[in-house]
Amino acid sequence: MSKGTLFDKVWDSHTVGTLLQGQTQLFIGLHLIHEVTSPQAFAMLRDRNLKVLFPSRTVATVDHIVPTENQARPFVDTLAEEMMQALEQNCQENNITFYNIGCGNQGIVHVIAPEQGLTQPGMTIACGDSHTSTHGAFGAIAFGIGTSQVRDVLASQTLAMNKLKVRKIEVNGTLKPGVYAKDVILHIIRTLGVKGGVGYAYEFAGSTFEQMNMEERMTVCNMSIEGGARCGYINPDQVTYQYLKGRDFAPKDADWDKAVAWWESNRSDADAEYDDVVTFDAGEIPPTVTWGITPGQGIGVNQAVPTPDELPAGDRTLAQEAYRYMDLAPGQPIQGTKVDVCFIGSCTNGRISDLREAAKIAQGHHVAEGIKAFVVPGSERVKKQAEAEGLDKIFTEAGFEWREAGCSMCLAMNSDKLEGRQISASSSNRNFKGRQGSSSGRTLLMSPAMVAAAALKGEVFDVRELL
Ligand SMILES: CC(C)[C@H](C(=O)O)[C@@H](O)C(=O)O
Ligand code: SF4
Repeated sequence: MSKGTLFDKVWDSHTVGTLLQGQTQLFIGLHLIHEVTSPQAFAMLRDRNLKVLFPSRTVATVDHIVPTENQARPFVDTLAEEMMQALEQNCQENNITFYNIGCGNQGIVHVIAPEQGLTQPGMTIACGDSHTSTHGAFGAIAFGIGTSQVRDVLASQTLAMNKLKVRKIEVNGTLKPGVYAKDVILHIIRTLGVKGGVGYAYEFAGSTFEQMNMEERMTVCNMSIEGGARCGYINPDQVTYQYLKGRDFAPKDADWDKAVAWWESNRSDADAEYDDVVTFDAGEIPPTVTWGITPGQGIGVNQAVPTPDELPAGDRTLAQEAYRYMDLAPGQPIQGTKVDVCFIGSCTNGRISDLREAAKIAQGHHVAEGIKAFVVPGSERVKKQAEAEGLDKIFTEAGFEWREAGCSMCLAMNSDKLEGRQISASSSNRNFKGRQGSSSGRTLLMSPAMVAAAALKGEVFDVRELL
């Protein structure tokens, strides 16, 4: 086997040809769609009288617009109802599997595909959604694409793409108690910047990722895009195979051994060459919280909002904008910042292990007075599993609301929204201005355990003191 990275190998094995302008025509093994970015793509196909080429390679779910409380149809929100109907119709007309609300498998697209075993090592995966990078946790090359590319994949099962460089991000060692996968990726982005990964695929390597379970790996890969990388991945290993074994779409019987052998062959070789290598020490990563308006504006929970002179010159203008928007002063400790809303969920941290970690913190305590705290499972399966474990009871007894699966307040394309200047402690991935549904609302990103701690205390609080 030639020396190469997983990225190179998967890219090469999916290359169909080279297009006139030098781009690669890349075969896409699995195409995931949701209600927001697919309707126009189907419309473009209809306009050109084109058919979906391989309907069995596209799988649909509904996540962004679903109400997490009253899911009765028609939805109260007429726009949401229209999007829902468009997806239902497009899937029906084109013979595409659709995991609709109530089927048991609906949920956030980046949660449901892995849990059904659709996401597998060595694959190319595309979805009209930036956090498609999540699927890289399995050793797949997974890209977020725009609506016109969704059209391209529907019509041709291929994409025109320029090859990326590969940066190896090596993290070694054991995370300290109270430090989670979310802190690792927030720390990486804080260090390399939100544009640091532009033009790159991120390969996450080292003993820290090897020790992580698949859900933690998904949390890391999920936010590759927030670091500017188009995709992120972790080489598949026994942890990956154990996770996949027995899942609905995982290979069975004799096919299983063949698949594992092929997955193994896709791993980056020990002597693979990288365009860049960066290393971190896991023991130095603190529970991390964002204080600003990009996921890169993060600090340790015991640190203070940086002053302009502590920042590289190029970051100061954005910092000024962030101080004003967030109403946080440079030099102010982040711990103790009052919050109004605490949201546990999203494709970053809405999986069962996330809910378990948050429930450990919440158990036997109560949400602080005046705080709205709610938990939104990433999928119907996550919800069912959590209920089987009694996590819903732990949360509701502690004063959290327990909701139906969806994107919820990560993006607030549904009725879960911040109001006015409210500040949220959120386990999601973006803290952009207005992200959570109020044009002046503010978001502090952190791990689910830290969100639970913030809910109990009514302010940003170091979860390590509650362990
Ligand atoms: C709606 C969708 C296009 C968008 C994305 O691509 O990321 C959303 O999922 C988000 O998280 O902002
Ligand atoms: S949970 Fe948030 S980041 Fe993930 S797909 Fe939904 S809106 Fe996008």
